[in-house]
Amino acid sequence: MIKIENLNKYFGDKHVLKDINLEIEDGEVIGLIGPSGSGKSTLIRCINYLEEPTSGNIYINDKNIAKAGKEIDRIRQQIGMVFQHFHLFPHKTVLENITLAPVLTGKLTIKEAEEKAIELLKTMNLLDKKDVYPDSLSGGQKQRIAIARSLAMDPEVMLFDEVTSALDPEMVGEVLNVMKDLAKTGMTMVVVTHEMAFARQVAHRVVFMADGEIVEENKGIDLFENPQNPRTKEFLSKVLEYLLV
Ligand SMILES: Nc1ncnc2c1ncn2[C@@H]1O[C@H](COP(=O)(O)OP(=O)(O)OP(=O)(O)O)[C@@H](O)[C@H]1O
Repeated sequence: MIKIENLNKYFGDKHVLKDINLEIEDGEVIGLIGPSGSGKSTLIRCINYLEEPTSGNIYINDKNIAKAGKEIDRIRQQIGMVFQHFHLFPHKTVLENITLAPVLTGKLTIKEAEEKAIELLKTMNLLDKKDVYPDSLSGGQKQRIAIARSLAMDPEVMLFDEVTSALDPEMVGEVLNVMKDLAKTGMTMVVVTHEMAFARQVAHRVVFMADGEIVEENKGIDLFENPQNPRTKEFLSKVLEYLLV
């Protein structure tokens, strides 16, 4: 379980996250939506301590990540993260990209890591790419490899930061399908997304942020069909207008 308590984040004198409180149950899929600059990425980057909160607490399975001291690396290993721009290692093959972290951290032997990577590549339908370098892959394939690479660490939580935003439209579906399948396995997921259909259909709960605050949260279908806050209504009406153009 993830518990975020009175989280504030400043960049200089800019107050980017304002007293955020959020609890995420095991196996829950959260869709995090909101206008550009509302603080979505900063919030998920705080969850794995890529950004240090200015104040507040974040508990991962009752461990306060801010006070974890030497344990921080171990806690962070439980949290996988996938970014908009893949961040694959260009000079490593697909297989090496996936096996690197579990081997370097001593979690798996090389043999175990390769077996795991091959299993993951099979589920992603990318086994035939295991010996190629990332440059020869499409964006959708790169992003699926990036997801496989995170999963190789057996995370308890997966954070997705606009992972389809840099993809050509025809590749979005293949990545979202991998995420849908992952959600079905019971993985706890926090998904920052502009894909409203994904948030609505796959997320158990959708959280709408604006201006550094959580404005409203609800089951996807309820939030999209019956938003309560004027800011949510305005955002959704703009998104809908854009989709209908
Ligand atoms: N490292 C940083 N230094 C200074 N300001 C930052 C930094 N990272 C983010 N910000 C600012 O914090 C605010 C929130 O940014 P964030 O990326 O979290 O928003 P977002 O909702 O994820 O936006 P988008 O949908 O465009 O990615 C923005 O005003 C942004 O400019």
